[in-house]
Amino acid sequence: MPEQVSAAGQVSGTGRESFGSRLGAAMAARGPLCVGIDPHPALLKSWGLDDDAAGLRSFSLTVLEAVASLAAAVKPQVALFERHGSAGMAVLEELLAAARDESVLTIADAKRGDIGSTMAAYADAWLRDGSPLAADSVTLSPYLGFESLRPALDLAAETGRGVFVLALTSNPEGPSVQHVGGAESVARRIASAAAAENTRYPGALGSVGLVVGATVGSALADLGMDLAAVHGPILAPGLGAQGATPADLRATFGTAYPQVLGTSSRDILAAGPGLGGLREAALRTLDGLRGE
Ligand SMILES: O=c1ccn([C@@H]2O[C@H](COP(=O)(O)O)[C@@H](O)[C@H]2O)c(=O)[nH]1
Repeated sequence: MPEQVSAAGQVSGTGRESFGSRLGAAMAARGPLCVGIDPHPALLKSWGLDDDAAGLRSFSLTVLEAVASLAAAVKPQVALFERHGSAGMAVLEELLAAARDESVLTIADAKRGDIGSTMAAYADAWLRDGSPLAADSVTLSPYLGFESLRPALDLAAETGRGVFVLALTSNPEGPSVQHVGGAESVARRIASAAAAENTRYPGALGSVGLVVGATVGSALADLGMDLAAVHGPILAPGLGAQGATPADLRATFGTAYPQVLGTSSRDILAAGPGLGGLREAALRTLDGLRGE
């Protein structure tokens, strides 16, 4: 492990603050909400926009404008930009740059994962300084083996960025893979590997997070998983459109709840295109996550 991070969250020798430290500060200041930017064709239509790059741009920049001051992070869903080809990816680049200007953290939901040599290229794309697609963090899929993610884990540490590794996903098909293995389930092994990785971040929150769905119910208890011990942020999708509530999140995560960043997309986005409606919907979710 080349890079070390001080207890104050500074990456050694770079003067940079680690992603975990930056996210922890944003969650403390704004609350534990991430707003997903998922420009589904049906949403573009309901906003009166065309399903093309111009519609995508208007949608994405409007969501950012509405929530930049109240969300700890925004999470563009990369697939919904990719489906517009190079013009869509150019909009994603513009959105990531605009979020940087607005000082809101970004999670590129790209779910990348490949053999190590190719993984280095994905790491370069999402986590390297100066890359047109550089985000503050990226979601990763560990199903080629956690260690195959090494290039991204190391580059994130070096550049003060972060990763969220899929552990227990919010979809009903997830358990058929993630619960396999009994007491040593796949999900539990991923969580243990993330915990080991976070020992290089001795501060409160490491930069290696997990994705654990708000919908997983009793799975954490059933699989004997202690997420508080991971010392990293937990990105929890599944609020709203997939049926989970902030109360479910609190019950599901228990003592790990302070690490949880709830993320909601369609439920909030359906309140657009007006800035007021989007803000109200985001604030309603945020109030629920804060227990207000
Ligand atoms: O386990 C997972 C991992 C990622 N996602 C992503 O989060 C959003 C959820 O959108 P909603 O509209 O709030 O349902 C979407 O981009 C998914 O790809 C997830 O849902 N579950």
